[in-house]
Amino acid sequence: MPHHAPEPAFVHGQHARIGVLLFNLGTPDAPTAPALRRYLAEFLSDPRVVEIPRALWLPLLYGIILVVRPAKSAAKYASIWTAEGSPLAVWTRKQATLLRGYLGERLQRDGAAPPLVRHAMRYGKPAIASALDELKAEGATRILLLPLYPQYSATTTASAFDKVYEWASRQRRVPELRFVNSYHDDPGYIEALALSVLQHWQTNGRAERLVMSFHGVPERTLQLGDPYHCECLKTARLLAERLTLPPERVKVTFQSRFGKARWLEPYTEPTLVELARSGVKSVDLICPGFTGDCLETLEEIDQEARAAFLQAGGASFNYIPCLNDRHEFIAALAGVAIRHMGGWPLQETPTAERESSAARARAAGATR
Ligand SMILES: C=CC1=C(C)c2cc3[nH]c(cc4nc(cc5[nH]c(cc1n2)c(C)c5CCC(=O)O)C(CCC(=O)O)=C4C)c(C)c3C=C
Ligand SMILES: [Fe+2]
Ligand SMILES: [Fe+2]
Repeated sequence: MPHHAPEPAFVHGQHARIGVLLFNLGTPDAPTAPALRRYLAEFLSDPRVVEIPRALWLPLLYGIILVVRPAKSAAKYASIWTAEGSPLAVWTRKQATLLRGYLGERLQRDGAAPPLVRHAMRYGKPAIASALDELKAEGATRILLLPLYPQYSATTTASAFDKVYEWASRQRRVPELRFVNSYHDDPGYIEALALSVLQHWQTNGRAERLVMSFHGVPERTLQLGDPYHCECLKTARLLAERLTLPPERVKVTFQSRFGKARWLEPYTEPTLVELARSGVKSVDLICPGFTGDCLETLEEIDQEARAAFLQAGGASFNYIPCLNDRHEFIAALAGVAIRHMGGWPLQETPTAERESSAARARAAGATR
């Protein structure tokens, strides 16, 4: 029996490296009904996302939702699809590439090796497990899990962490793992949002209201202790303060309601309709909880919600894009990552090399 385990990582002579896994929700491979069916089946059968007893939910999911919804959703995706694929996939890839550059530069300034940066999706590809396999194979002995969700929710952040624990439970030699839960009040993130609004105002002028729309979750999750609602409100408050906007100029809303249960309120589209009916002619709308533009911003907000506001008597609807590849946002992500790496040796000599150089030193009669 070989006395060395066959796991590929921690190769002698290879430097121990820090890995960063940037993760997001995931998106279908194509704007087609079969691709949507695969994506929605994985997404909506996650017990973190739909907290209804399996015996009740799965028949509904497979009997109705996965029969009706894929074609409808595919048509919506088709309206936002790009030559490079789904916008969410395009932005996530780009964010990972940029973060690799920013972190490499920051760590190299300290004489450290650049970290290995990869991205993964909770649903679909690249899967979290395969990205972790790759990081480990490349020599990552410490891995930081960094969400593209600034606000923590069990439905998103914790669900992705579940996948990480599952992967770890199959490893003999588990890398040191650290998890970023949220950065909803990070000054760099808030500043990045503020600059995107200020820049928008500079070119387009200010609307009568700034609507901040966050993705919704069932209201029940708030009662169960999910901090998501509080974190959204804090992000909104900090952003309004940074913009010196009085409370009456700001509206915080929740979008993307799914199913019949009560979700966090107020709902985005009905609020826009109410604003228009009450005489508000212009709104700026930002989605601070989405770090990359996707179906929920480009279609649900910039198409559907826009139409609803204009239909109800609004005259001007200005959607402010997500942070996407903005410099200030990637710099903020790098800052969050580096803070969470605190205490991790940035450059480590592999054990084998350390021991043999000690042996050489002993052989040469060196006294320390
Ligand atoms: C069914 C319950 C859902 C919960 C709870 C939920 C929470 C949640 N989602 C995001 C971010 C995104 N969601 C996106 C799409 C999307 N979300 C749901 C359902 C729930 N989300 C569905 C069924 C879909 C798919 C589209 C559709 O068929 O309507 C996306 C966009 C993905 C894309 O490909 O562009 C994002 C991003 C958050 C942040 C969140 C809780 C905090
Ligand atoms: Fe969602
Ligand atoms: Fe939606």
